[in-house]
Amino acid sequence: MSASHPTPDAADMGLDTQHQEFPPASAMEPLQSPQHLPAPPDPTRSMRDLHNPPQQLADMRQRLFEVKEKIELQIDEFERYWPYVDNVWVRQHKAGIDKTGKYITDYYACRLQRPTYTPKPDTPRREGQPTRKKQIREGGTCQMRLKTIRYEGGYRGYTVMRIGDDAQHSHDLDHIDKIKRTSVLMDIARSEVMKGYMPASVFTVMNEDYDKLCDAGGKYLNRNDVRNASQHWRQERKDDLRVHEGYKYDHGNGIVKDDEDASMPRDLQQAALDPALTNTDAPVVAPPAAMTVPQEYPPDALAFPPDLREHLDPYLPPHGATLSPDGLPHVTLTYATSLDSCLSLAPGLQTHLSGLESKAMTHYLRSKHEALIIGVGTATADDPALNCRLQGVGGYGGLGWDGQPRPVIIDPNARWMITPQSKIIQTVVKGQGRAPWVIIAPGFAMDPNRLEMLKHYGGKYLGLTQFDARYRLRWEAILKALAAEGIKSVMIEGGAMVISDLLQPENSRFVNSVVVTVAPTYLGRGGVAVNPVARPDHTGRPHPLVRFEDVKWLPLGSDAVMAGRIPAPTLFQNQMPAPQMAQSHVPMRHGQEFTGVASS
Ligand SMILES: NC(=O)C1=CN([C@@H]2O[C@H](COP(=O)(O)OP(=O)(O)OC[C@H]3O[C@@H](n4cnc5c(N)ncnc54)[C@H](O)[C@@H]3O)[C@@H](O)[C@H]2O)C=CC1
Ligand SMILES: Nc1nc(O)c(N)c(N[C@@H]2O[C@H](COP(=O)(O)O)[C@@H](O)[C@H]2O)n1
Repeated sequence: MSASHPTPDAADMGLDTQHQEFPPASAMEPLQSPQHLPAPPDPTRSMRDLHNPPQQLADMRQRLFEVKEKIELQIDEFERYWPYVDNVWVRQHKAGIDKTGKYITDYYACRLQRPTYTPKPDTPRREGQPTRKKQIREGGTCQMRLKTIRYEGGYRGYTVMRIGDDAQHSHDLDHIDKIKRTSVLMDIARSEVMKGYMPASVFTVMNEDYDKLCDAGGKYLNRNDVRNASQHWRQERKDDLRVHEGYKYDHGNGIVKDDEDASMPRDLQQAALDPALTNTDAPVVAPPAAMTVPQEYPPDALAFPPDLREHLDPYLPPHGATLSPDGLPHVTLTYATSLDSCLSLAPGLQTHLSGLESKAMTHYLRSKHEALIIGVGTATADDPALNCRLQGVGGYGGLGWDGQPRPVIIDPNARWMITPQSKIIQTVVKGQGRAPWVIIAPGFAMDPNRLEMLKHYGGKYLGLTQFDARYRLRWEAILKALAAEGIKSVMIEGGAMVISDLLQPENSRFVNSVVVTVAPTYLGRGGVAVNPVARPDHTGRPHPLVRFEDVKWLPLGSDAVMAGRIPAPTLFQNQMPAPQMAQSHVPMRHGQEFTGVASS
């Protein structure tokens, strides 16, 4: 914090009590740029889009249909999946770009929101001409709407969210698949016919792997769809169309696989093996399973085997965790320690204690929590990335930011000198982690440039004004502030002051479980130690501060990992006076009233 900057209060800093992650629709300028008009047919589509579909296609279609929760995707991921659900969603006229030019919002409604289409009485037909079979299109039955927000700032991404907390479709996805085909399917059909194949042959090859066709929304695809997709092109071309290689016309059965010519043509084998040839115009049938390319991960990705996960899962927040009845998130306290209870060799010095196996375990834990808390001492000493590097999470083989926790730094005086070069920001830029939230105590001078910089990368400051008797921010207030931001599970990693504070009886009730990695090393005196203040029992005799229960030990490489829970405080522990500690170095106003959380 530069002393030359004035000390703005929450309002000056643009902090508001009701945090808004995106600009409201009213702050948006209407936008009708070419990229917001309906996408033209894509001639690059081919059978490959069916046979080598985007990962977890069926799941993603369902997620983008229901939009139960906010979905965050990288821009290329959004553009890859959206054409597989554009049979559901119809773009509305409203689209907007905010004043910063970084947020572009589009609104969509379910196809069945449009009013029912009633055909006009048929125009008179010539004699002998068959009557046209116009269908009544059902409509006006579903009120489901969503918006997509494209962010082009310090990172690039899409957020898809439904409009209305409880909104849901009045029908299922299958119903829409029955009445409307996706643009991907129509584009594949069209471009295959344009390569000179008969619509019937295209239909047969598209049905070759029916499960994949269904995953892509093509359960109800029929020959007429293929004809309709290519009708315009066929009207202008009178060339003879042919069947696909390896297929033949079988009288009475249409186009069928030619068993005598069942082997895959050599050019196709080559194309299937060579990823560089993906999306060439070569006609392609499904590659044999053995040819599928194994999933690639970034070089720093970590693997943690399923049989080891099982031992830890009982201590971790369940999938879809909810807040406790007191409105608190699940809290897991976790750190790596030496045998003499040290987290690092000296203040301000990062020390690698965990071996590769227990490091992978820590990243598994990170993947299971929505937020990851550290104190500013750790942020300053370590310049950490604070992302999850487990194979399969977003940025590491998975989609969007799935499994990436939100880093949260407790920094009451706003002294963390975060810059665009900080590892945490570099990670955000690479799409491999989320931008940090920094918890501060309003009243401290805030560098407006740092505030703007953090916002640009998708982070923010949260202002808290609830202190304990030692002028520290109250853990209950910190956790409730995060809960108010939608966080339901929190992993607390350190450093020593934070861990020691949470092991004190007045705070340990907020901790649901503890996972400690013990490394086979002594760091010696001078190390930064976890050493919560001991409390005598009610008779004044020394007493262990905490003994974990429901304990499990897991050897991992040369480390041992202990998982356990903190027992509920006993009656006498509740009565024990909190130790009189030296006043915090933070000159905060004592007894300040809680005014809630402010964020920017
Ligand atoms: N081995 C491991 O697993 C880990 C090791 N570390 C190491 O720990 C060391 C840092 O530990 P410490 O110096 O103890 O720093 P710390 O990371 O615990 O941060 C302490 C600071 O955070 C702020 N803070 C935390 N809780 C607060 C509250 N409730 N209210 C107000 N302010 C609060 C205060 O400014 C305080 O001075 C580093 O060397 C780091 O490498 C850190 C995390 C894990
Ligand atoms: N589990 C564990 N083992 C160690 O040996 C450690 N030093 C730490 N430190 C924590 O991990 C953070 C670094 O995270 P990135 O690897 O940069 O993502 C560090 O800040 C501590 O919180 N943890």
